Amino acid sequence: MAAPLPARSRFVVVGGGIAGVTCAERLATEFPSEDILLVTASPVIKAVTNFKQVSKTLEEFDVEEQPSTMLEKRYPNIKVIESGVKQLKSQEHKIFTEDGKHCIYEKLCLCAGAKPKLIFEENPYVLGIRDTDSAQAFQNNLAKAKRIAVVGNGGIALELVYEIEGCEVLWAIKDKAIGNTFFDPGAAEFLIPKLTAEKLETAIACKRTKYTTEGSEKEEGSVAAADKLGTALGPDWHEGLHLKGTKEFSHKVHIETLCEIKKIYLQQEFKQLQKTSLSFPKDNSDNQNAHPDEELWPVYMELTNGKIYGCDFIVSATGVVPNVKPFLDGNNFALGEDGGLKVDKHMHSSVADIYAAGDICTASWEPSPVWQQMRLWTQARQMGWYAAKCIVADFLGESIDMDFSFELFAHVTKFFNYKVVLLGKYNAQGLDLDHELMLRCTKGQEYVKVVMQNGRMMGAVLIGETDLEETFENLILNQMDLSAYGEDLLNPNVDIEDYFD
Ligand SMILES: Cc1cc2nc3c(=O)[nH]c(=O)nc-3n(C[C@H](O)[C@H](O)[C@H](O)COP(=O)(O)OP(=O)(O)OC[C@H]3O[C@@H](n4cnc5c(N)ncnc54)[C@H](O)[C@@H]3O)c2cc1C
Ligand SMILES: NC(=O)C1=CN([C@@H]2O[C@H](COP(=O)(O)OP(=O)(O)OC[C@H]3O[C@@H](n4cnc5c(N)ncnc54)[C@H](O)[C@@H]3O)[C@@H](O)[C@H]2O)C=CC1
Repeated sequence: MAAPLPARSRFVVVGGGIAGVTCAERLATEFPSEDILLVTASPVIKAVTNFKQVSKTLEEFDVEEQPSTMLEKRYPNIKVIESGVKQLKSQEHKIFTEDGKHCIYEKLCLCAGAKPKLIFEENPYVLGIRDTDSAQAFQNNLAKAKRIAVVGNGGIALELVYEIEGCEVLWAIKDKAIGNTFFDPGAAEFLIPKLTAEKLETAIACKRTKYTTEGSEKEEGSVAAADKLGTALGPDWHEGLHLKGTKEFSHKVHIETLCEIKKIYLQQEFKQLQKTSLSFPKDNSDNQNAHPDEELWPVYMELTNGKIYGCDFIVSATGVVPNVKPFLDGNNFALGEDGGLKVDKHMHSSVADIYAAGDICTASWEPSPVWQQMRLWTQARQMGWYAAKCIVADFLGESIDMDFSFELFAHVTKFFNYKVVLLGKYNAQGLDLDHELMLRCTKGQEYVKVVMQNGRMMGAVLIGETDLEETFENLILNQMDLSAYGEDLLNPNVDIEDYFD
């Protein structure tokens, strides 16, 4: 039987994703004689395992989806309540759960994550991917599909278009080049051949979570999953899934650039319109290949470039919105432009005794010149950890310095089966126009880009096994004047590590 909500708990954390669990674990370690209450809407929690600090700021870890009892076993002073918080009365220091019960807190950390920001949210043929249930719904629908559309140009879209097999994929992006949240057009150009190549190579062994979604049932009648509040998926989420459509080919991706979806029609509506939809183009460069489509589809998308395509369903991979709604009513939270709870350099929100960490928050301190917030797994862990540290310091009346992990933006991931490392202002974000780019590229092997300003390295994109991440991390962190090295900085015949390590 589920444990009842205690009437009061000194430390309460809301959310069982990486941010919330890391925060609760840290609090439990710091205050072994206190009960730490973790209230989460999801039946499983996300635990970080095998954490490894690869360099000063780059980190690697596995993520396991576990029943909450495992967390309680590891930390006997953590009590997990499986329930959504539906209201917060900050003046009374009370949270209310779905069953109307409440708990009084002294310090509260909100880590309720984010939700997919779907286009045409109400349309039953538009789905998003966030958690295990939505990934399952996607897999089930894909198994019956001949053609789907993917909208959006960030992390999820990049992963999907590469992984999906046996199904035509129409990829509609607002930008000129693929992967705008991570790459510049040069890097996109380097990656494109991988989209058309057969997937012969075996995946790089990557020690991260594999998500399996066996056993869950999909609802009839719509392609979208039920609106539940699961934890966000993360690295390699697709590896436990079978992302295959009904056809026998490997990749078939057509990219429509510089456009958005203007309108979506269901089959009946489309028939009445008497407009023409296009067949799947044979290649990306030749628009003359686009013939009228003879086939009837469940749903049609009309793009802002005037083209109409039919498909089985549409994936909206168009970013996330912080999940703040249950906490706003009657509470005077300052919100960031992206809708997150603004937090200061101590992860404290604008409301007394309330902290926030992970996807739900908007970092509103003056950041280091080479750090920016992105809603990522690593930042959720770092913020959860640091928020707990700040809560402890606040409780004990101690002062605290900003955590080192916020000195430099560092993200390691994998796209199109290449290792990808992003450092600092990797896309020259927010830099004045006087910055310069240096490039080194070997087709099919590696792509190295550094962003320089006044002779200093400000950021880097490293695709492939470049082995440069630690050296470049140091160069960005110590802001050494590199003017004297000129282009030699990227000369593969110069052993750069010897100079700088
Ligand atoms: C498909 C996909 C792939 C991704 N891949 C990567 C990747 O490769 N690398 C990377 O760094 N990041 C990746 N991310 C992003 C990463 O997963 C998130 O940034 C990170 O998991 C956010 O963690 P969080 O703890 O802030 O939020 P979440 O994981 O969303 O957790 C929020 C928690 O709050 C609970 N909750 C919500 N509302 C309430 C409520 N009212 N009351 C109680 N509990 C509530 C939820 O049940 C959940 O447990 C990916 C995301 C997706 C969707
Ligand atoms: N390997 C990794 O690091 C991965 C990270 N993630 C993270 O998970 C979260 C969710 O991923 P995504 O949904 O891909 O978000 P994202 O923020 O990475 O990308 C959103 C994309 O949608 C586009 N977009 C926004 N509104 C649009 C509209 N109306 N029409 C067309 N395009 C629109 C944006 O230009 C952007 O390309 C993000 O925080 C992302 O960073 C996801 C997958 C992999």
